[in-house]
Amino acid sequence: MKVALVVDIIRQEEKLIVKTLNEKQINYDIINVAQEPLPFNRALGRYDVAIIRAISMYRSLYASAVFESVGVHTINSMEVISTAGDKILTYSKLYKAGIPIPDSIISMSPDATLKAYEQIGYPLIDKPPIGSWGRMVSLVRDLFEGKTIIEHREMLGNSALKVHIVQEYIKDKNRDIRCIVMGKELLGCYARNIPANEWRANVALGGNPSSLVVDDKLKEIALKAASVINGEFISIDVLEHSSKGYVINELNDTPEFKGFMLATGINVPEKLVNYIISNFS
Ligand SMILES: Nc1ncnc2c1ncn2[C@@H]1O[C@H](COP(=O)(O)OP(=O)(O)OP(=O)(O)O)[C@@H](O)[C@H]1O
Repeated sequence: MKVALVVDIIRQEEKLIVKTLNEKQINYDIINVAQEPLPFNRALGRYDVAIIRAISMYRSLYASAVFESVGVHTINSMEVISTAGDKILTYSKLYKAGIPIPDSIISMSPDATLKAYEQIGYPLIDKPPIGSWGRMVSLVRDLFEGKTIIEHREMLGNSALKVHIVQEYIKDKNRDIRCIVMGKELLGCYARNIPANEWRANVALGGNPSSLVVDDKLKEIALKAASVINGEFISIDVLEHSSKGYVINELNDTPEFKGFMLATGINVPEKLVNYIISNFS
């Protein structure tokens, strides 16, 4: 079996994947798409599996597209990346499947956004459909703050960033939950507690990881959310709502798992490599 590990930068996570591939004596190449071009060429079909780990969503999406063109199995597939990489496309599939999401209104102009603010009511969350690490996810407390956010977003070059997901602010538990699903298995979940000087729980913003007892409802919603988008290796961001219970905030097709490993003790790269060995060798 031959594996391609597709990256654009090597983080702690990718180092751990490489270490596990070495330990399990898997034949692999690291393909850095920030350095190397990717040809549409049958020779690329020498790989059985491509693990897609580029940080940039577009690099991941287009790399999986090229690998899939020659029959390589990609984790995740371009279909999964194109859905999970966009929060509106993700919400569309979740909502259709009856999976709870935060009350959300999509607006595509400044005027429509002001109407959406009024309909949701303050305080509210405004976020663009693409992006990660909490960037541009905004807590809007009143109309003046809202107008500022709208103005700033109108100045950005990318059209997707001018689209607003206006949604209810869910702050009941002061934490969010992150779960990881591999294939049909829920690997586990942990809580990210919101630090004192923040309202977001991202570990990159200081959110600190802690362990969590996974109940049946959480297990069910996490597995269902991953399967609705056909995710193979997916992290699921869950918020706790006072009346609706668990709601899915977003799905991520290139899971970061440093915080997850710290909180749960579960060896994610080992699970990933074992999954690949048992399904594709
Ligand atoms: N509707 C909401 N109510 C309360 N908190 C929210 C809401 N939406 C987002 N947040 C907070 O902001 C953080 C970042 O939001 P979100 O996950 O939507 O953005 P992201 O940029 O995709 O982040 P990530 O790096 O986690 O993928 C969440 O982890 C959560 O703590």
